[in-house]
Amino acid sequence: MSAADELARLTADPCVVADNVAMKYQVISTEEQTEVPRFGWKILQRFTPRPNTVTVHALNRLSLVVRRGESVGIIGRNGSGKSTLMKLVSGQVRPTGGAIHASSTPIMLGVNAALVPELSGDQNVVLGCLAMGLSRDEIDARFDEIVEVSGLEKSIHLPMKSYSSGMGSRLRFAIAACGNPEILLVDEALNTGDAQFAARSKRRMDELREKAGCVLLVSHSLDTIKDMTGRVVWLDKGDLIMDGNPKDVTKKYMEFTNHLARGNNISAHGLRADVMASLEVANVVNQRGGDRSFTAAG
Ligand SMILES: Nc1ncnc2c1ncn2[C@@H]1O[C@H](COP(=O)(O)OP(=O)(O)OP(=O)(O)O)[C@@H](O)[C@H]1O
Repeated sequence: MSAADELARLTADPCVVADNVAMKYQVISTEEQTEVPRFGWKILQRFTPRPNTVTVHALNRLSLVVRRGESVGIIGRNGSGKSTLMKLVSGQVRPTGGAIHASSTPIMLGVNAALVPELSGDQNVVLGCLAMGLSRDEIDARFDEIVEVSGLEKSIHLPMKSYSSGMGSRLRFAIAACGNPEILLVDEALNTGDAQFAARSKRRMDELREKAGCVLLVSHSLDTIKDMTGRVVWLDKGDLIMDGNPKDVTKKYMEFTNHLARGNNISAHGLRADVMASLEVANVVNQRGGDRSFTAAG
């Protein structure tokens, strides 16, 4: 058993485990397939994808263990699989390979809090909290704190449809974070806030971590990632490239994107291959199901 296997086995009570997980999407392309198999085409037809169906490999097989108390940032270029990983963890989509295990229901910021634009911020606080399973007494007890975290002040009494996108995101964050979720997933939403909100949301995320929860944060802002997380995962074209401390991972990622920006594709891909080759893969062994498990269908 490798050191990585042993580490994963010994990891006490992880919050989220991605066990050799993969995700492929089947999409319809308008591009026509010109090559029609002529010989034995009836047999080939059974094994050939339909002419205009394309398989997108959003995530190639990857394993990841997120422990209690960790705040993990996920970075990568557009289309690298970050949101797909979050959707898999939240259970919005099922993996096409492997399994995701979570110790409790992950709360995806901005998705679980289904708010109504016509209602005011304070009415939406009640609605969002009820949707997360809080009782009226719990909502009353936490109401002021939610408004404080949102930073909306008097605007909390205005209809949500009058909010800027940043104000809406702040309210959703405040609601999602108030339920003290054990697993909080944040996809980009924090970038829309101003500096004051960044400080407040960081404080709230730190509190969540201290309460033995974990946070997964997707962002294109490397400053947000460095400020808010203690570990960073770099994805590229569905591959897990690097997993380590924020300073090292963001540095390598920036070197990679700088090479690409200058058109040095060979250097960029050399760097990618070198970094990926030294990645220690967490092979997950003896994994219990957890409270919530999403395994590949079929
Ligand atoms: N519902 C879907 N159907 C088909 N393909 C999808 C779907 N969602 C994502 N993809 C594809 O999967 C790949 C990964 O997408 P994903 O949204 O996870 O990337 P991302 O890293 O979050 O990108 P971004 O930084 O642009 O938000 C992309 O090639 C994308 O086109």
